[in-house]
Amino acid sequence: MPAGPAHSARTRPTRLIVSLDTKDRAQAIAWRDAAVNASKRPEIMRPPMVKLGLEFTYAQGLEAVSEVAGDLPLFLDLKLHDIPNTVASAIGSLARVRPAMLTIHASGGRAMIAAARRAVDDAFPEGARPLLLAVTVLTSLDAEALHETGVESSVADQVVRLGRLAVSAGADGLVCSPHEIGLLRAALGEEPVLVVPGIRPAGSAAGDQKRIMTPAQAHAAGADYIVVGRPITRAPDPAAAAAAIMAELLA
Ligand SMILES: O=c1ccn([C@@H]2O[C@H](COP(=O)(O)O)[C@@H](O)[C@H]2O)c(=O)[nH]1
Repeated sequence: MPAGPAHSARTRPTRLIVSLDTKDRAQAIAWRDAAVNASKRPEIMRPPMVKLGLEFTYAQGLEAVSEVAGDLPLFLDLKLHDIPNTVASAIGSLARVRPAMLTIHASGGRAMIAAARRAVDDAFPEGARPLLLAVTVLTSLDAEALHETGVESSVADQVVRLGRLAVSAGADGLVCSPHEIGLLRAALGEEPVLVVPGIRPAGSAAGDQKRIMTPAQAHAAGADYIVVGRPITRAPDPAAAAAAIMAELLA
């Protein structure tokens, strides 16, 4: 899955995860198929992953999550954040969906992250264990919004603090903005998988995202995966938008 230790930031492969944020099953399938079709173009030939999160799962349930993911690797982005026992039990309930990745919030603390890791190890058969990813600081937060929550450090310091905590407690990887990739690599090395939302192709609207970069910039910074939703799903031609982003990752 992630790049091996020999990759520098520039040569590390970066895969696209398409975020299917909708309440509608048919719409999610249509966007999934658009991304799959884009990935079959001869210059790309690299299948995407799909991400399903709170909006789709609350609207349609876990069976629909499995149906939409089909044979594609699934990033189940439910950002669990609760007491350790509850998070661990919830992970047990997610095993039947067979995700390739799932998320918790690093700010849930060491005991919660460690409980999540034990639950992942226990609930999934050998060889089918998903990567446990910890969300550091949401990409929709800037310094001012972070400080309003009572955190006095800079966004960068808080991302690195939570990243260290999460990895030392058992997370396989982190969700961060592209701006923190270099800092996290310097602090934690090449091993943690870095999954990076806050991606906006040149000229596309930032919307509620605050810490953004283009796909090519995130790739050059060393992202293992980029997560892209609206720039694909709200594009007039989602397949063309997905193909253009995949092409940026090949450079
Ligand atoms: O810090 C985070 C963590 C998760 N996300 C999720 O990624 C996608 C991004 O969608 P866009 O439409 O490309 O903004 C979305 O599902 C978020 O829940 C994030 O953006 N930032």
